[in-house]
Amino acid sequence: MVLSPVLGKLVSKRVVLASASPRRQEILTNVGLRFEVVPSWFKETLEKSSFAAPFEYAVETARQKALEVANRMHVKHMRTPDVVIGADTIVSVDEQILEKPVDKQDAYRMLSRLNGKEHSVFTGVAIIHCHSKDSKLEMEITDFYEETKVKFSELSEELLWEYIHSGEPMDKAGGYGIQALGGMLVEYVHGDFLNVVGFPLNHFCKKLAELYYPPSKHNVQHKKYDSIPSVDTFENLSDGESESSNFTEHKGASKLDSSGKHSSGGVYTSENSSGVRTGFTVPLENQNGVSQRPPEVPSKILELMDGFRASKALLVASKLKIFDHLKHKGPLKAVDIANEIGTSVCGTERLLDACAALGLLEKTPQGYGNTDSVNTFLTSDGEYSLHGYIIHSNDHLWPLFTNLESAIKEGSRQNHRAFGKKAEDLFKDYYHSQEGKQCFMAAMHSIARLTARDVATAFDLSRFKSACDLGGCTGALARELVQIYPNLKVTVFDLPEVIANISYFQPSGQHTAPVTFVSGDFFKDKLPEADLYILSRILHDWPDEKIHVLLSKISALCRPGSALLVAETVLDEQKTHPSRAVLQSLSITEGCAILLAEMVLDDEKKNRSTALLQSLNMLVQTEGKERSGSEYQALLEQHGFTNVKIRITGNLLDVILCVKT
Ligand SMILES: Cc1cn([C@@H]2O[C@H](COP(=O)(O)OP(=O)(O)OP(=O)(O)O)[C@@H](O)[C@H]2O)c(=O)[nH]c1=O
Repeated sequence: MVLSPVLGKLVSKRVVLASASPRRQEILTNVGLRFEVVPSWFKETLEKSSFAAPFEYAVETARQKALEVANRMHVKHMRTPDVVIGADTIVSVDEQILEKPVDKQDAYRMLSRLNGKEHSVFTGVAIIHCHSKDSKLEMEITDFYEETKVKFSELSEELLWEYIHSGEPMDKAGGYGIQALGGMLVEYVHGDFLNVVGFPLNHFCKKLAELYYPPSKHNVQHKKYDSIPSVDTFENLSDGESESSNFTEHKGASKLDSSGKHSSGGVYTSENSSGVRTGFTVPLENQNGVSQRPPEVPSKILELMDGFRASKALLVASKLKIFDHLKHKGPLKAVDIANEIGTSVCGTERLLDACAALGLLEKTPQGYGNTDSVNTFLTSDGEYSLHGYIIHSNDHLWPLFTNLESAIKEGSRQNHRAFGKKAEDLFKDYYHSQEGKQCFMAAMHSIARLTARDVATAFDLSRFKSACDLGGCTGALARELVQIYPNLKVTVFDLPEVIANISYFQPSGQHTAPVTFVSGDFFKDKLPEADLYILSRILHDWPDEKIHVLLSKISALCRPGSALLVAETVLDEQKTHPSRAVLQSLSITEGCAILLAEMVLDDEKKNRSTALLQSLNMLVQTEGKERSGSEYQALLEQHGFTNVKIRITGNLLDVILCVKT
């Protein structure tokens, strides 16, 4: 039997596996199928009692999983997939359906029910062929299920608990994994082993054979293929125009429009492993002819609703230094990563799979590996690493944002709720511990490294001889300035506790003009003299009253012709958009947002996301806010700064230059 031809039919198609199950991905990868993984958001909450038999539940769930992904991908204007595959595995014992256990007690209940008995494992599979016609999605759905009987030995309580504590049961139907430790519990298996693991590969290939090589006239009486037909030449695998075996002519496939409605009636058929067709009727319309289907899944809302999960997965993977390990030792299997970082295998595998689904990692049979973007931005040692900002987001911004509701009600920052202590001064809070200080400095350094070039080149600054970067932290912008303007002497002015910790952030072995660091508090202490003052991401930290104090100090020191350069996210006048194309922040972290925007979000989302979320970010932790161009202009003009020019960089920070007259 030649196996590859049926799968070869999928070679030129965009195939999507609508499943987060690593086992399904592995089974299909192992046979050389190329596909994308887009886990389904369909919640497995169908009413079990409404199904006459357990397999019907599995088939319908598989179908809904695949439909959700097909619709979502179409709605999001991603290229509509050609084929979407969904699957659902359940365990059935005494007519009861067991899915994945919710906790250890649940796993114990499940395994106790299976103990010493035979049970059935059903996997329902749905294969949806999609076509986009006049921007409407048309679908043809084929489904089937496979049953495998499994018998457990008589197992002691002790053994069951030992198995449960291994962590293996938690993400598996029935609470066991036959392919790993769970195999030790099993006395016999009757049927397809891979069906138990999560995907009935043999039946799947037969189904493809039926679809792509429908029976010819002379053997039409044999409805089913008992084996996968062989194809002699490679050319036969292509989907040429002339192909006569188009699956759409196959009567087993039911036709649906984008709402998942069967266009040719509501009778839903399914074929079991012994070829018996079973069926039930899906009510498609009520008596008035009105569709009873709920409205289409609002994918944008769902994406925003769940957006925090993606953020948190990224933050935790960074915090655990998974990307660092993969950069130096990858590709690695989940178990090796778990051993390296001292985490559970089952938890680590889930996190890695989530990261793979989010486009952060590549998953191959050799294991997980970083994408190029991750190597550049998420490993801690990269030149343009965002790692510092991500750790700051995880440890500091996340707890603050969980108190957003109180921040909105009270109109003030939430440090007391998030960290159990009253906020004094923004930076005193960050700097109260050595760890907090370094984390915050690393965060600021990350963003400054990424934005320094844009800020330094937004205007021609070559006429200035000396510059003072107030609150310039690690000197990342200052170093960029001295590189671009070799005649410019730059002084970084920041709090003593910052200056004491800058050595870690200084580049080694680079021969650039030196930057001078001076310590002091820009509200209280004398400022160094300069003909260009710089405030990069400073004004947004403070309310107007404090800004007036600072600007009047700077203004008093400026001679006519001296200038002030302000780098901030400038909002448009209606405060409905950031004034630039790249989004500042989708949820809690602007650093993560760049990556998420690149990797996960579509263009539409990028354009609609607003920097106003950054203003919420300021609300939960500071007394400041993001401002529009005219708001900055008004503040600056009150202190004698005129000729205010605003340059929208198209990157995270915009730049304002004004001159003291
Ligand atoms: C009995 C058994 C099950 N499983 C796994 O159990 C999950 C079932 O859950 P599902 O809902 O069908 O899939 P999922 O993992 O939630 O993914 P999704 O398709 O996204 O819903 C799948 O993973 C299967 O491999 C094993 O790995 N080994 C076994 O012996």
